[in-house]
Amino acid sequence: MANPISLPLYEKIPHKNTLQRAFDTLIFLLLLSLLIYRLLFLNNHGLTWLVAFLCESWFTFTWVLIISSKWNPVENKTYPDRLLQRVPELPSVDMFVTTADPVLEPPIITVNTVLSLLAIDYPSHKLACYVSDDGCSPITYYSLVEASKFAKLWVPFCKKYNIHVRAPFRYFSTNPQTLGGSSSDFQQEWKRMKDEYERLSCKIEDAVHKSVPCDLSGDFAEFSNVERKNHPAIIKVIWENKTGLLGGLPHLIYISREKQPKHPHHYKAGAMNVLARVSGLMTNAPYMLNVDCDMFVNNPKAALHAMCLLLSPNSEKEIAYAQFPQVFYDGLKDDPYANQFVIFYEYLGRGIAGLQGPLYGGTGCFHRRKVIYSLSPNNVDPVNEKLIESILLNFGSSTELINSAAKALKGKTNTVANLRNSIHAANQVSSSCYEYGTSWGTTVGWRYGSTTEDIHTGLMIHKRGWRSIFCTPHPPAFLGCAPSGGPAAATQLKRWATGLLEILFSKSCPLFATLFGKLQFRQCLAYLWILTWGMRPVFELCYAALPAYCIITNSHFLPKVQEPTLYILVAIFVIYNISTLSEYLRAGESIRAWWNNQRMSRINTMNAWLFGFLSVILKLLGISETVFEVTQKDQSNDDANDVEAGRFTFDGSPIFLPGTTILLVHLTALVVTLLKWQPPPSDGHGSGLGEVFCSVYLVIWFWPFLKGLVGKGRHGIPLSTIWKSAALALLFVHLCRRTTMD
Ligand SMILES: O=c1ccn([C@@H]2O[C@H](COP(=O)(O)OP(=O)(O)O[C@H]3O[C@H](CO)[C@@H](O)[C@H](O)[C@H]3O)[C@@H](O)[C@H]2O)c(=O)[nH]1
Ligand SMILES: [Mn+2]
Repeated sequence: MANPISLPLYEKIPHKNTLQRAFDTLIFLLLLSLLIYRLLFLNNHGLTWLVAFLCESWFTFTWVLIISSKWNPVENKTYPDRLLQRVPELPSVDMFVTTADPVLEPPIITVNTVLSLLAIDYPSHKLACYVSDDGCSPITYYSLVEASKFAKLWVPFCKKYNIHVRAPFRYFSTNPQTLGGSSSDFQQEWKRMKDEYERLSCKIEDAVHKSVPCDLSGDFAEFSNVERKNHPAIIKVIWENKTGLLGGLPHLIYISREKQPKHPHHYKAGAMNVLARVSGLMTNAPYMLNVDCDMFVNNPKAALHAMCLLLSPNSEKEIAYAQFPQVFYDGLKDDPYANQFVIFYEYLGRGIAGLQGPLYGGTGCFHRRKVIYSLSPNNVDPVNEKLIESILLNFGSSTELINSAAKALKGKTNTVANLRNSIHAANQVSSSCYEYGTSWGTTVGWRYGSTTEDIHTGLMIHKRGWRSIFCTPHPPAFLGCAPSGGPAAATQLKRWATGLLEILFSKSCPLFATLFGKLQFRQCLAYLWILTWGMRPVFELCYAALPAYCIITNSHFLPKVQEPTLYILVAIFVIYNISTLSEYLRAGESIRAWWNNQRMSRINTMNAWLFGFLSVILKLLGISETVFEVTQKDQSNDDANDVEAGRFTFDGSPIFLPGTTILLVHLTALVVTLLKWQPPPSDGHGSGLGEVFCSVYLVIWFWPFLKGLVGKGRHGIPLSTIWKSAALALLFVHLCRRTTMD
């Protein structure tokens, strides 16, 4: 080795988890014995028994997927200090930010993310920041122009005083003036920065309220007469680091790709591909970092941590991307909406990281450009010229792009003398029909066809035999905002379930990727676990209907109290709860957080995921297309100080219909037992304690809905939803009665 320093840039540390494995295996064996029992006595029982068997088979299948995914957790410990000694020259990184709607995604949020990126600890002449604005908003552009002026003060300030959090809104809201130093110089500069940031926020705020930042002339002329979904490409170099020196600010480029109603734009995936092409023309960095507009850099060494993983020996031929977990700021206490995913990343995330590598999460990810350009690991070294030529044939008509891509694929770098010289070519590759007849979105770049383009794109990368790597530094590298409130969270989950099923039911299905590609078998299981989220409501709804059905018709789907097999079910219930609870406690989460997540899993599955399932069915039937509905983002969670924070909120969306119906059905069933309105059992064996217990438990899970039935305003379920649910519940009861009369 040329360099005498031979300490590794990162270490892979397996996590021991014997107890967890024992719990998980035990649950699996119990589930298996339950299935065998069901199967043995299938003939003695009716339809309920069969339905229970089918549902439990599905749950067991899911459990196998979970165990396999969690079995080998690893942690990668990175050493950025060694990187600076080992690597003589760090590679360039193009940083991508996507925003789509200036109302749902207020420009001040995007501005903070951009500022935090511009200020990261990395040689600034190696960085370029590209902002894609699908909202085509002059306010966003204006905000970025103003932000770049502020950045000239902010970035040197952060570097000089080694500020930890470089998104100003966070820095000034959480760090008192004393942090960073007590010298009078620091105090003075701190005050100045705070004033300047307030000035910037006010300007942006004013622009938002005026809705037009200034007369749309001069620099803004291109925004006059634009419609969001119908406009030419607008690409502007806001700041160019002409000196190419270390001290300057990174380049900052604004891109609003062309949109035309008759051409599909493929939502975020389409935006990412335009970013890849335009940056290819301008800076062509071998690495690309992509973040959502709300995901600011929380650890200024993020890029260095990622480079430890990506620049290690052999990484070049093995590792496609380095993914950071999604962590959220200002999360509500005890995670009432179960959308902070702490436990998910802690166990499943680390587990999958021990297989072929983490799934691509759409944000907080460092990609290799050549992998995005569709190269496979076995073609990296030696470079296969023929293959590269064939890839480039389908890159579209821009010769400038093809030339730059050839360099990227061969691992060469190029420097453009003047970014503005490539504006013409950049406009060409951002046009709404550039991709026709090319491989963009099918074999090159971010994949089309799913509203979860991230999982889809990552899956296709794993399919080519690449691995990926999980990066979990402290403090977390990026922080974003999780949707707050019932409706926003439900819409997001619905979109995810939709997108995941779109992948499952397409030719990108992981089963094919394992059979015909290089997706590892257990990685395939991990993908199946996530892609089948949207299937779960079918089984959970049926299973949830069983106890109510049994009570109303006085039949059973559970063994009687005196039968020993009942203990299998009791054991599954008890051990599952102890085991999941212990996961939460070991990860430093509260019992309440555990309960909220248990509860929300049921609520989300039976509401949002069900709608995801339905929208995919409609798409498969050719009735409607799926859309990407952007999540509302707030800078500070006003609710965080609110006593009502975390209390479930509703709106008139039909998404709350299934949950309300299930609740009403169970309330009816409970009334039926209490008042002894059950018909006589048909085979001398009616419903028993087991069914009633399930029913009560379900009502407890749906407590937020029970409160919603009587709640007012946004805490109440709208009357129209209640009426519709009541009608559906009555229909269910009627159908139950019909089956007993036959
Ligand atoms: O037409 C669109 C729609 C969305 N976006 C951007 O996509 C990002 C994610 O959108 P958001 O509404 O925040 O969705 P989330 O569900 O919060 O995002 C998660 O899930 C998405 C896939 O469903 C991933 O793309 C994201 O990276 C991941 O954070 C945001 O930056 C948007 O501006 C676009 O650029 N163009
Ligand atoms: Mn988001």
